[in-house]
This record gives sequence, structure tokens and C-alpha cells, in this order.
Amino acid sequence: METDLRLESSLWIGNKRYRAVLTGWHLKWTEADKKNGDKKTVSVPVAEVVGVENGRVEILPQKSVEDTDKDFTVFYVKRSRSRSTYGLLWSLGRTQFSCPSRVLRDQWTNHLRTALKTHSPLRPHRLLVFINPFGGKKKGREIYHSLVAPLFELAGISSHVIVTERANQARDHLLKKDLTGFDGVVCVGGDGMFSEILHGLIGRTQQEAGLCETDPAVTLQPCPLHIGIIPAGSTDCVCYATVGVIDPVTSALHIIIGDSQPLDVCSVHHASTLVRYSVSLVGYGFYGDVLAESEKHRWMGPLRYDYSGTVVYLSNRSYAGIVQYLPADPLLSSPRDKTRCLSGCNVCSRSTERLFPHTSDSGSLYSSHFSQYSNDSEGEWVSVEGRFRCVSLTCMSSSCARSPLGLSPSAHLADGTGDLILVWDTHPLSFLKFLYRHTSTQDQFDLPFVEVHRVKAVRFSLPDGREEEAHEEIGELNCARGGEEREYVDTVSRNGSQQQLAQRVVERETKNEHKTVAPILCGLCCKKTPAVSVWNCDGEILPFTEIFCRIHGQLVRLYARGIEDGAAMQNCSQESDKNKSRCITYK
Ligand SMILES: CCCCCCCCCCCCC/C=C/[C@@H](O)[C@H](COP(=O)(O)O)NC(=O)CCCCCCCCCCCCCCC
Ligand SMILES: Nc1ncnc2c1ncn2[C@@H]1O[C@H](COP(=O)(O)OP(=O)(O)O)[C@@H](O)[C@H]1O
Ligand SMILES: [Ca+2]
Repeated sequence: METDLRLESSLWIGNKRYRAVLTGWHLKWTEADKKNGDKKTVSVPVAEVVGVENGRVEILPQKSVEDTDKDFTVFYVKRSRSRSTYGLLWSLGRTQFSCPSRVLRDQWTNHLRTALKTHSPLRPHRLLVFINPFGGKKKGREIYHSLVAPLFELAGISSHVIVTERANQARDHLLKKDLTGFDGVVCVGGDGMFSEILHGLIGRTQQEAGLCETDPAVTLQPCPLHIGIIPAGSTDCVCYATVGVIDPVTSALHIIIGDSQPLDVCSVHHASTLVRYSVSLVGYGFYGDVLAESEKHRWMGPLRYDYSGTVVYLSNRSYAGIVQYLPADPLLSSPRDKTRCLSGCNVCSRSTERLFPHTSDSGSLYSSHFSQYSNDSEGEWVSVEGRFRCVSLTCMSSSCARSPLGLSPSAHLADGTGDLILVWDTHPLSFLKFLYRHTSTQDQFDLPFVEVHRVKAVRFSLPDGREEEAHEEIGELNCARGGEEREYVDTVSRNGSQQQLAQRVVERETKNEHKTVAPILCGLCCKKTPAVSVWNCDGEILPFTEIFCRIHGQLVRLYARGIEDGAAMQNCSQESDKNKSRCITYK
């Protein structure tokens, strides 16, 4: 194959002559009329070529084509460092080559196009794009049309674009409409929009496979369509944690070249129902309260989380609960091993073999760990009870701009496990120390009131009698919320003989002239806090307090490749002078 595609000739860039070689895997060009010691080679992996056009072509800010006989233009991925330690920004590189003849020009463009087809099997041809016009700073439409659509067009991708008119429209479309011919689904929006796509695609895949999503013991079918995320939301945690930067062009380029990053998904159940899926945060206590508070301040945009975080921090709450968890194999990895899940991660690669062994002959829909999730065999489960500032479960690092290393810096994107973080009740200043450590490289787990466990499943329940306390303490909650009237409405759902408390939060805003000061004062003076918090599941409030979570390894695939190591790229370019190739080839 490689020899078939090999092509080598002299080409000109401007008035300089280059020796250009296409080997099948790489396109390289080296200045020809220089002394050996001064020669520089640019090497572009074929897999990172975005498009090849006849003539002298420019694409941004507007497409312009000078249609000459002997020229062709190659567009490819160009990297630069981002401000954070990890994660590289991608932009569109462009080089215009001139050939001595039209015949040679056609040979180059044909060979390059064939190489692209051969070496990039996952490049999408047709995409279904959902734009949330109200996500983040409400720039979704603009971002897509000005930055992303021209790149898709250049790469020959046809896209069907739907600007959503209501919440859950994208999810419902994916659950019900014909998806034939699409290679992937792209969401332009934030984590909430991604979550819609996630629910639509997982649901659709299980429907078609005839699997029951509600049963936590069932091994779910991985989704065949890839998901692309063009970040245009508030937290954009899924994008940040899988690409390393929040940049629509970088994400568009990952989609175009058909990168593939598997992702673990957590299913959240209550009694015998499926409540939701999550990829980043399933959080009770602090993060639940922040989300509940932030919903009232959507008008603030992304800042609503900082405002609400401060209000909730000052209201100084902790909650009683029983947490049970099923530990993952400690020999494989640990949340405190100080490693980072980066592009090409070994822990995740090994997990692929473990999660999908070649056992197609068994035909079983149930995992080998079936018994571990059933109620009968609780032997390996660990149980803790007490008061917590927060209980968080995350399938990945959950890094975002606020916390560049994330909730659990050593968590893996695709190892089939999640990290359970237990923050026991503690002094307010100690809790602030814990929160503050998320903003730097300091270890937030190196605190006496914090525990972290790598797990496969988690169950959360309330100690007996807590439900009633929730009613009694509504008064104090209202006080802590700065006089805003807030009712907890309990609905009782019955399942067999078991009576479960489902909790719904209904809020009624009342006029309050001291919105900012009151919660601060009341939070500090109120000794008792409400008995129950709410669960934040990737930015959605769950309607239940008692939940069961199970991690499904590599259930979906994103057009991404994990976080590229910016520091490694720097070392690489320092070495790249003189005879060595420039480090466009990073991997
Ligand atoms: C003192 C500084 C404290 C910084 C603490 C940072 C912890 C950040 C962890 C972020 C985890 C993110 C997990 C992702 C969740 C998203 O799915 C989800 C939905 O996102 P979307 O609206 O884009 O759709 N986002 C969220 O639920 C937002 C959670 C954000 C929590 C931020 C809390 C900020 C706290 C500021 C506290 C300040 C205390 C100051 C006291 C004087
Ligand atoms: N057209 C729409 N109108 C109202 N809500 C929408 C629309 N499209 C999507 N949504 C919902 O908006 C919520 C927030 O969207 P998201 O894109 O995540 O932005 P943000 O990160 O700012 O929260 C999601 O839960 C999604 O279901
Ligand atoms: Ca994981």
C-alpha cells in the first residue's frame, strides 16, 4: 500500500524549491537549495490533512480560489500551545505548492486524496448538527457558521443543521428520527446540550439492540455514531476534559480528521428506573446546591456558577448520608497515582481489551460482574455513613476553566471506572481550602477530611428519618436562601413493598431587597442546615435523593483524542532545529 502511494518530486512554495515526498503516512517537504545543515523538513501526517484543493486557495476569512493549472493547496492541522499546561490549540495550516506541469499537479492531488481515504477510515462524510442558540453566551449559531461550517465544507463534509427551538429537541430527534447515512452527531452548546445527545444516542442504540436501559445489571451496547462537541456553553467540561482546550476550531478539526476517543458513562438509577446518564459530575451537597441556586440566575450566563458557588459556600451546609461503593481493581490504577490520562493513555488502552474481550461466542448480554450489581452479593461493597460537605462521582477528570486539572486529576476517560470523592463535614475554612486547591496543582485529596476511591458502582441513601427532618427545616432553608420562599415537595413513589422518597424542588421567588447580604448572614448564623440536598447530574437536578450509579466502560465515542501534552510538544520543538523535522508530527 505504502509503495503504491509514494510520490516524490520537486515542488515550489513561493520562489523556493522543495523536495516533497508523500509516503502514504506522511507528506514531507524539505528546502532543496540549502546546505544540509540548514535544511528544515516539515512533516504532516496524512491523517491530519484537512483538504487538498486545486489552485491557490484561501479559506479564511473568506474562500478565494485562484484557479491555476500548476498549483495546489494543502490544508492541515497546525498546533500551538495553549495557556494551560496540557492541551494544544489546533488551527488550520495552509501551504500552496506549485508544480512544473499540470500532469504532476494532478498526480499530487490524486495521490493525496487516495492517501486520505486509505488512512482515515473514521473521517465523517455526513453529520447531524444541533445548535443550542441559548447556551453559554448565546453565540452558538455565530460560532458554527463563522468558524466551523467553512472547515466542514473544505473537508467535503455535508451537514444537516438543526437550530433547537426547545430543550430536549435534540434528544427526541435522536430517539425517534431516521439517522441513516449519518456518521456522527455534533452538538454546538455546553454540557447540557452534550447530555441531550448522549441520552438520545444511548437510548436509540439500546432500543435498536432490544436492551433494557432501566436494569443496571445489563451490559449496554456501545453507540455506533460518534459525537462531536463544538464548545459554546458555560462549563464545557466534557470538551475541556477530552480535548484540553475550549476552542471551536480545534474541536472542528478533531471532528474533520475523524479522531476517536471512547468515554465511560455512568448510569444513574432510582429503584428500578433509569434516572439519567452522566459523564462528568454526579454530585450531592455543595455541587447540587450550587446548581439549584444557579438555575435562578441563568441570566448571568456562565458567571452564575461563581455567584451561586459563593452564596452556597457561605451558607455552610453539610448533609447526612450513607455511601456504598464497589471498588475497582486497585492494581490497575489509583486516583492518587499522580498520573494524567493523556492522548494515547495506556491505562485506557489496556481497559479496552479488558472491557471488550474477544468473547463474541458467549453472546451474553450480562456482564461477568452481574452478581456484583445485584442486591444479593454485597460482599465486596464498602459502606460509610456520616455527614458530608459533598459526595461526587466523576467518570473522568472533569477539568474545566475553573479547575484546569479537574475534580479528579488522575481519573481516566475510558478505563471503565469512576472516582468517588467524599468530603466529610469540616470547618468552613478547611472546605474553602479544598475548593481552592481545585484551581491550582495542589492536591485536593491530601486533606484529612477528604477521601477518594476508584469505583465501579456507588449507592447513596439517607439515614432513617431524614426525610421528615427535611420538612421541619424548610424554614431554615428559606433563611439560608436569603428570604426566597422555597418549598420541598415530597412525592412518594412505590415500588413493590419499598417506599422511596422522591424529592422535587419547587421554587417560588419572592421580592427580596437583600438578595446578596441575607444568605451570607443567615448561612453563617444558621446552625442547622436542611436535611437533604439535591443531586447535580452533569448540570441537571435529579428528582431523587436515593440513587444507584454504575459506570459503563467506553459506552460512547467522541471525535477527540484525549488531551495532548503541551509540555512534550515544547521539548519536541526545541529539538527540532537544523536537520530534524519540525514538530508538526506530534504523537
Ligand atoms: C474558591 C474556588 C473554588 C473553585 C472550585 C472549582 C471546582 C470546579 C469543579 C467543576 C466540575 C465541573 C463538572 C461539570 C459540570 C457540568 O456538567 C455542569 C453543567 O454545565 P453547563 O452549564 O455548561 O451545561 N456544571 C455545573 O454543574 C457547574 C458546577 C460548577 C461549580 C463551580 C463552583 C464554583 C465555586 C466557587 C466557590 C467560591 C467560594 C468563595 C468563598 C468566598
Ligand atoms: N432551544 C432551546 N431552548 C431552551 N433550552 C434549550 C434549547 N436547546 C437546548 N436547550 C437546553 O438548554 C440547556 C443548557 O444548554 P447548554 O448548551 O448546555 O448551555 P449552558 O452550558 O450555558 O448550560 C440544556 O439542558 C439543553 O437541554
Ligand atoms: Ca473513567
